[in-house]
Amino acid sequence: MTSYLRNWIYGVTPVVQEEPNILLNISPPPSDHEDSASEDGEENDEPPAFPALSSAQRMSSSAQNSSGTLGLPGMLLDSSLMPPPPLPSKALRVPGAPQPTASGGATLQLPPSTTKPPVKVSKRREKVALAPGFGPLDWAALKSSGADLRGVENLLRVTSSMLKEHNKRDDAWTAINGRVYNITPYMPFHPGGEKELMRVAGRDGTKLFGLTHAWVNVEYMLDACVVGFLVN
Ligand code: HEM
Repeated sequence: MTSYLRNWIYGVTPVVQEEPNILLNISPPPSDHEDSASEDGEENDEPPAFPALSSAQRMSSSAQNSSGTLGLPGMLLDSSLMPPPPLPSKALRVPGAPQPTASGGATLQLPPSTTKPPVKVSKRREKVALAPGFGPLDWAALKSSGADLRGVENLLRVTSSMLKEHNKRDDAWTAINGRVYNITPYMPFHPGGEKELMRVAGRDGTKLFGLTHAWVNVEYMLDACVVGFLVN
């Protein structure tokens, strides 16, 4: 057809070139696969072989076939597989991580770091029930009432020995952060109770106060009770 067209267009007879002989490795499909339905009219649902029986893939695999079976893909034997990784040694186990037991399961043991019993708090911090009329609002009202809660005319320079003398329930002074307070009027208002407040009577109570409730604003709570300043 091509040479006829060339002849017709150019009017010359071309040099006849031999077409390259392409060998297609196509084997004829099996006769029973020729039609979608077999001759007796029954439907054939058998899928075609994949890869094709004559494919290069099959040829190459059959060449390296370890089992020696021609035409079938090579089977991997145990000897040709990569060996499994070694079991982790005991030294590598993380403390606290669930360890496999003899039965194969993991224990629910607590990690060693948390197996210590919690530190017992020996003393319970309890709020005392304040008598009626001695709540925080009552104390605020008393402070602003103008009543004398200091018991002194002028602010004093208080020495440690002076402070020691005021250690009775009806005459109690304490020093907190360098300020000296008359704590007697506050006794029935103290949410922690009179007994606890008496622990700092006649001495510097800065440390105990801070350890107990550093968040309490003592400068504001007892501003009407200031007696003076602690001196050495
Ligand atoms: C000297 C000045 C003090 C003032 C103005 C003061 C004031 C207060 C206040 C306002 C509270 C209530 C705190 C809250 O509800 O969060 C409180 C509670 C308490 N205070 Fe004091 N306090 C003083 C000293 C002390 C001292 C020396 C102790 C002895 C350890 C003490 C023991 C307690 C306790 C056990 C409570 C109750 C428990 C708590 O609230 O956590 N307080 N105090």
